[in-house]
Amino acid sequence: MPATIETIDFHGQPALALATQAGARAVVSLFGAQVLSWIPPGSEERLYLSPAAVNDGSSAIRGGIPVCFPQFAGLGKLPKHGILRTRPSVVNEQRTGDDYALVTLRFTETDETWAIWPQNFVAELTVVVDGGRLDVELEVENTGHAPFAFTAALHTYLRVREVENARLEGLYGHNYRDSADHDRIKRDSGDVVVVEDETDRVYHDVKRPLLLRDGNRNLGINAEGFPDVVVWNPWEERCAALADMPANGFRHMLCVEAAAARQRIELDAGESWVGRQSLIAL
Ligand SMILES: O=P(O)(O)OC[C@H]1O[C@@H](O)[C@H](O)[C@@H](O)[C@@H]1O
Repeated sequence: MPATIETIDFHGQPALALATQAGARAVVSLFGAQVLSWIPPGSEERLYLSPAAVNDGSSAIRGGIPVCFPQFAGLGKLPKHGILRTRPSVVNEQRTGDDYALVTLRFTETDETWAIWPQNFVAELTVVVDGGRLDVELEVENTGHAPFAFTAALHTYLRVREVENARLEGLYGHNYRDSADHDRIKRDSGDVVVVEDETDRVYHDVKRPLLLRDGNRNLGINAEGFPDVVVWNPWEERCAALADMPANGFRHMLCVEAAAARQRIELDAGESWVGRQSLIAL
């Protein structure tokens, strides 16, 4: 059977279910253009979706890959993580081949987005499931007549068996802003990042691929166009304050986000920008 793309109901919200011949599966919600599930062929779920996530069509969904645009986190006056994660997208393209399934979801300005961020834009999220690989690409076009600037992220919640046992490699020697410690700028001097407490870091200018070791499962993480990597885990106390997370949820997730957070990306009228994150089951 060739790859398929079906429209499904996911907890009351429309979503697309992608499946390939090799056995890869993914679910992408139209709300927020948010990837909610990814299972590589013959493997297990690799994304964390909170069992307490709210799927009411207006609240941000806790887990999967939220799209942060045109503002990452609280780096400005817009709502936290911007305006897309709480808005519906439309399907722009669906394509399948023998070994891959591709969908593109699109947002453009509306009266609502204009009231918050008065810009004409097109933001498209393309998701490709191909073999043991998930590619998620964000393309932003300035369709207005004046320049605009933004920060952005693919806020990927990776599922881990036990976060304290997970090892993230590839960040050695990079500077990072430590939001869990008064935004101090630090330099990573360890071979691996181990999460044993609240962690909220923006690593700058990461050009190398990362490797997440989680027991006998490894995941390669590569980004293009996004210069920064955010590593986030709320840990026990902050997790308890999140109504849409179970008390022990922080133990089974690690956000490794492809981000453009330190410097804003500037687009003149008519210009486009593309950023991509790839997850590769190894
Ligand atoms: O709870 P939210 O709005 O989804 O944000 C989650 C986290 O997202 C991370 O990307 C930020 O670095 C954190 O500071 C933030 O707490």
